[in-house]
Amino acid sequence: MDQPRAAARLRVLLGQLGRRSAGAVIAHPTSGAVPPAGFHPQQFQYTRDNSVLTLEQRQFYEDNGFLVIKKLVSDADIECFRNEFERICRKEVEPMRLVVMRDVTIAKSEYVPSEKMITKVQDFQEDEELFRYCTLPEVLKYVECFTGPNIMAMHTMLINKPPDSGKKTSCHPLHQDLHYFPFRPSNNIVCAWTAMEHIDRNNGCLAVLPGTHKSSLKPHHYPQWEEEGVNGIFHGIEDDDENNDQVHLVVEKGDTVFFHPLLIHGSGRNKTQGFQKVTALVSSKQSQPLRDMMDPGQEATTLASRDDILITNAFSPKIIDRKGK
Ligand SMILES: CCCCCCCC(=O)SCCNC(=O)CCNC(=O)[C@H](O)C(C)(C)COP(=O)(O)OP(=O)(O)OC[C@H]1O[C@@H](n2cnc3c(N)ncnc32)[C@H](O)[C@@H]1OP(=O)(O)O
Ligand SMILES: O=C(O)CCC(=O)C(=O)O
Repeated sequence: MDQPRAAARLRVLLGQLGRRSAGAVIAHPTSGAVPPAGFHPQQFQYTRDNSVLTLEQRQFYEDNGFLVIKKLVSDADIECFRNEFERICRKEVEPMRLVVMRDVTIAKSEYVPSEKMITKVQDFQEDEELFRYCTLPEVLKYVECFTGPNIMAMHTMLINKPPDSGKKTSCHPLHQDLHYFPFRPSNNIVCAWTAMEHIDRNNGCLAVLPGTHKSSLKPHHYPQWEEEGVNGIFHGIEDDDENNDQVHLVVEKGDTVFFHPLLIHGSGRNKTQGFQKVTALVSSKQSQPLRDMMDPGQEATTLASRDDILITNAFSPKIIDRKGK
């Protein structure tokens, strides 16, 4: 159909639909010469077509499996999340479904209500304040670059990495997050990891192996320092040779790392006396019913069936409603 005829037809249709200003409609070709703003003509596998990422950013994620966006989350929001975490530690609030993890070195000691007793809280979907992180438009805008629209929060965590006990217990061995996830497809999943303070090798920054998101899911097991003490289900990949290519991500407060669930990554020991904090969201494109997202071989798998210790958390996905945010 030529353009004037198409425009006329569209005017009629809009008129029939009761729209007032159909007269201003101009027909644009739907294929051919004029690409939309932000359209990148290459074949991309790990990122979606939208106008948020630059071509360089897209290419970087495609090649490396991660992308750092500087200063994405405001200091004010981070302060709110920090305060809420401290309230949880003091047991002033006890959100439903929250999984509280203590470092293995203090797991059996008496609980004293302070941030020193809690290494991580997981599945904070029912905590209104912490879950606000998962609804921040500035975060979701980037999440959608990897998942596409209609997002679900599959897993959430606030990490409070304690000073190392001297036994590497604060380390998180190199692993692929997909090892823990009973849902697929992997290219619809992304983790957003936001530094709540300056993080470098001194307090145990993220270490990544660029490009490993293109590999398959590897066997995981407890790392060799297990005898000295490792946290329950902190599994690592078996192939230690790959450690040589580690890149350490030094980040500032608010910087956010987006990474693919097959990217091999981990974090080092915290050699400071402070408790290093991070908040993170694993999200996936929505698919209903949820079982459609399950890998056939993994259908019944949750973290609980993966280990000898009793892990109480299962995945309780929550749809992220972007309206009005
Ligand atoms: C957003 C990014 C997503 C990325 C996901 C993939 C990366 C990961 O998160 S990997 C790690 C994932 N796993 C976890 O985080 C869970 C680890 N820990 C926990 O969930 C809890 O601490 C859990 C379930 C073990 C204990 O909870 P709970 O049952 O309430 O505690 P509690 O009753 O005090 O302890 C039960 C037993 O576990 C032991 N235990 C507690 N904490 C630990 C620990 N950190 N390590 C080993 N054992 C532990 C206790 O000593 C106790 O043992 P026993 O029965 O012999 O006395
Ligand atoms: O921030 C960290 O300590 C590492 C977190 C991590 O690797 C994970 O949760 O998958």
